Amino acid sequence: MSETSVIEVEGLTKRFGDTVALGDAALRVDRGEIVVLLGRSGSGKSTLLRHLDGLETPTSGSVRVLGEEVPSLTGRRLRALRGRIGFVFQQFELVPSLTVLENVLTGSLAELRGPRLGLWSYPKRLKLAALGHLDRVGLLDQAYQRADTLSGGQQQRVAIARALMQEPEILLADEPVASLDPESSAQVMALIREIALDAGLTVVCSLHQVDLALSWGDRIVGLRHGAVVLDTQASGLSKAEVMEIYGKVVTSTTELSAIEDELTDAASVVEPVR
Ligand SMILES: Nc1ncnc2c1ncn2[C@@H]1O[C@H](COP(=O)(O)OP(=O)(O)OP(=O)(O)O)[C@@H](O)[C@H]1O
Repeated sequence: MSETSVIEVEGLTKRFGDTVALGDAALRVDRGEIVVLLGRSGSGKSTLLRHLDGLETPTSGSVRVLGEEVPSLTGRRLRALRGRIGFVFQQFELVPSLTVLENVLTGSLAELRGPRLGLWSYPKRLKLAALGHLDRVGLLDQAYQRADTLSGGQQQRVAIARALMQEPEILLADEPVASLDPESSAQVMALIREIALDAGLTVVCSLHQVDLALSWGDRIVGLRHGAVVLDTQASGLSKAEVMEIYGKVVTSTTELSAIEDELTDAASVVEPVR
């Protein structure tokens, strides 16, 4: 592993039965980079992200993260690596009946022993850290509300605060705004970028929205049928060039709009929430 890279994926193939989710995929990410994975539904984005956190085992190939060969890790060593990687999901994955603060505190469970029942069972140091992260994501006033009373955008910000409890070096985000309306999406993405830049976090984030990807990411990695078909800096990249990821050569603006509508429809598996 080179001195600057924190993620090195080489020749990664993953088959689920007859389905080739990833075929000889490669990715190298340097510390502090903000990378977007783009690609049609089923192109392998989630599968690639899940390999980085040891949630999938490769059929073949190498996955090195923070100097560790991920597929070879088990037990304590895998948990230790996961403690250095935050993961944010499309559906937030909060416990709806717990308060916002308790949800954030669950991000620290890796460093505590045994189950936790109620706020009193967490050390004061962690409660203060959790309140600090809630302040960072603009939700300090909601700390003692039940998580399910918040809007979708607020719930995703709670999930970000929960990930920050680990003080991660890498943040993985799997379509973090796919369930949100455009305004909340923009706010959540801006927040992730701000936090990443402040903390020097490395971010790998899958997205469906091409415009958002181009304005938000430093680098765009395009996947098609499980292979990396584009890997370039976002600045200067045109939307039409990005559309080639989707197997579309765009010759007019009208055609571009039609393709985008098709992709948005395909991506909207879940109804947007506020
Ligand atoms: N656990 C699994 N079992 C069987 N097939 C799977 C599994 N996980 C993923 N796949 C298949 O692997 C391929 C890649 O899926 P993946 O979820 O990585 O794509 P994606 O680009 O993240 O899609 P989306 O944008 O819809 O989330 C798809 O054909 C999918 O059906």
